[in-house]
Amino acid sequence: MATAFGLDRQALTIIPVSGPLNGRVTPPGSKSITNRALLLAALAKGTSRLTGALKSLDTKLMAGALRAMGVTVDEPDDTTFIVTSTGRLNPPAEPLFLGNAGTAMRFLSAAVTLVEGTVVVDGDAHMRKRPIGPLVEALRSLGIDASDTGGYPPVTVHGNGAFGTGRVEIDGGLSSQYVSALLMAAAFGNGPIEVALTGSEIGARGYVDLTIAAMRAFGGVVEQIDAASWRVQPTGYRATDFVIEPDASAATYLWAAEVLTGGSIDLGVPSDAFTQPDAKAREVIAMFPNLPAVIDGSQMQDAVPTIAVLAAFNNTPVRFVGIANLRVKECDRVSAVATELSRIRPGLGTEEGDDLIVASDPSLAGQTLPTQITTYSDHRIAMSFALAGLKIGGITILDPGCVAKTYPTYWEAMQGLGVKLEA
Ligand SMILES: O=C(O)C1=C[C@@H](OP(=O)(O)O)[C@@H](O)[C@H](O)C1
Ligand SMILES: C=C(OP(=O)(O)O)C(=O)O
Repeated sequence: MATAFGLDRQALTIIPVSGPLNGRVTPPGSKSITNRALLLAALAKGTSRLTGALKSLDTKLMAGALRAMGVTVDEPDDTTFIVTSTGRLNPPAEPLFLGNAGTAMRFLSAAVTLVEGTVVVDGDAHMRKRPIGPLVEALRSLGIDASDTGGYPPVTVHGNGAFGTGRVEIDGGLSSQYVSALLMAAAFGNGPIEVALTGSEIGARGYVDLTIAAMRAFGGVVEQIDAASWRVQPTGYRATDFVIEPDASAATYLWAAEVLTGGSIDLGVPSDAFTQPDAKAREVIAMFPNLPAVIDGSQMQDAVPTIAVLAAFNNTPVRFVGIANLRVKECDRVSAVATELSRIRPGLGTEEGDDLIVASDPSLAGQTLPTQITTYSDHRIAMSFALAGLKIGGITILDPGCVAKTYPTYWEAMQGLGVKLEA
């Protein structure tokens, strides 16, 4: 993994910019797509070349877990993984450690049921507070011997190489990743498997669409039966070469930096080329400084911290709704964003139930308000609050290295646009 400016520092102060930010920055590859492609390639017999991939903590953890199960993952350069597999996963010698990588934790909890033997899937202290009970319950309903720890990791699976058959129900209200995890593993059923949603809704449906697109690229056969269920045929996967698009969630910081400073940043990719849910944030961000009074964040969840920090400089206040599951991301993001905004200026961010209300104040721009931003080991809190520092003097980001989860070169990208950072 590339080590980037600031990763080993305890704090970085952002020096406000005096003019528009202009330049070219291509965001790194999509975390969501990279971790899907790594897993699907590992489940396919043969060699798959994944280009445009993200190399970050989350993808390193996924690749490491696959290597621990006997898959060869080569890294010829900074954006390529070459995955060679027998198509089977072997029992790892030790528990799989997945840090706070939600995609890796959830996708692998389902995929390791294909291992003949016992696998423990675990994460760090943050991950051990992120629920996984609904996924484990769904696995058990397929006859798989799986257990969690009071609804949280670690997860222990005693697999026999099969994934069952028939219908599996899943409540994806807390995380769409449970649905994606089941869909990807379902290609190894003893027969077709129907994955059906219970509960009212899943978070961002676009992530399930990403999963289905990736499965199809690796030869999976999946059809949508109706709005709440899919049927997966027991085809397994075929090794393939696969191109990964840039990360739309990473792009949101660049889009926001652009409108906040009146600049023009060339991402090297047209915004309509993104297939990830957070690309929807582009249209919303473009409305700045007249963001809507109510923004439904349910279909662009990882972009909410970005838009919320932008909203502080909006002409009118903004209420974010549909964001209850932001409370079970890397940290409780509803609370973290409200707390850190109000650290900049009391009352700037408040919680109302699961909604987040940002009291706008365009006059914040140009002020000096020395504030140390706590980042809760959450890359998105660090990256979004850095945006406030482009306009307000004295914004210091604590633990700036947490960006390594998905965007290790974030601080360098900012510097490349002319932003000055002080250690
Ligand atoms: O499937 C994915 O790649 C993701 C789904 C979302 O999480 P949830 O499904 O837990 O809401 C998103 O927040 C996460 O960053 C990536
Ligand atoms: C929620 C996130 O990640 P994950 O769930 O994959 O840990 C994120 O990247 O904002």
